[in-house]
Amino acid sequence: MKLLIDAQQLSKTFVLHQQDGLALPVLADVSLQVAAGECVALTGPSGAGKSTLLKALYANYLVGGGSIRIHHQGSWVDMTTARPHEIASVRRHTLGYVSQFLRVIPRVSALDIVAEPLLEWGYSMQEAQQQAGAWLARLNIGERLWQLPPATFSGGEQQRVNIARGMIAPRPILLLDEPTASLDAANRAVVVELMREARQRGAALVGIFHDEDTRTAVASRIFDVPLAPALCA
Ligand SMILES: Nc1ncnc2c1ncn2[C@@H]1O[C@H](COP(=O)(O)OP(=O)(O)OP(=O)(O)O)[C@@H](O)[C@H]1O
Repeated sequence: MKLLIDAQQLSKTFVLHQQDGLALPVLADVSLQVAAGECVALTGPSGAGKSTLLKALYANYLVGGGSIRIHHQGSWVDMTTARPHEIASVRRHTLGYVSQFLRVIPRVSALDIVAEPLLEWGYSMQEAQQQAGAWLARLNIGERLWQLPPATFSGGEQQRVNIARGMIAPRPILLLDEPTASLDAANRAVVVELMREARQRGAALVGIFHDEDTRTAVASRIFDVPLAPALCA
């Protein structure tokens, strides 16, 4: 199987400056490899560091030690040492991130928010909007909402717009932080199907799925995030 993520010996300690510099070790010596077509579900008790690991893989958090190699356009990029423009390129073309919450941009319509990643890939406006419409329709966002900015959408509607935006460009790797958290059963089923389709096209998925049915339906492997030693009772 073709390896797409190779993270080795990651460590991350938060330093709480407002608490006299208290050090909170969260990740200690965590290694994770993920191949094309896999879906790895991160598990572990609340506070174990699942979101922290996901954000570290996306280079949103700096790590204290270790390496995060991402297979990007035929070579490996270490996200822990990559320059900002390399990180931006990896994110645009290779590494997608579906967060729990949509970052709403004032006055930008749902259709344009979803179409944007395809415009960045060089698609024409017409093609990008056509595909964006298809994604919104698949995720049961009624056409009457497409031209509206999602600021006033319900939590579940915003999450579905976010999923469409995060998945519309078929990037080789997808990181998903509770993508089905605010969804009803019917929409959860659609998102499970979309994640399965991503695996079938050879994408590597890493996600946090608190809902056990979703995890069972989509994950090919469980990765239990180990508690950092200082947090062990
Ligand atoms: N930005 C931050 N600054 C300081 N501490 C943080 C920060 N982010 C996370 N932490 C701490 O790191 C630990 C791990 O948090 P994280 O959100 O990764 O856990 P989790 O396993 O995803 O938990 P949950 O299942 O409850 O979402 C927690 O103790 C949290 O308080």
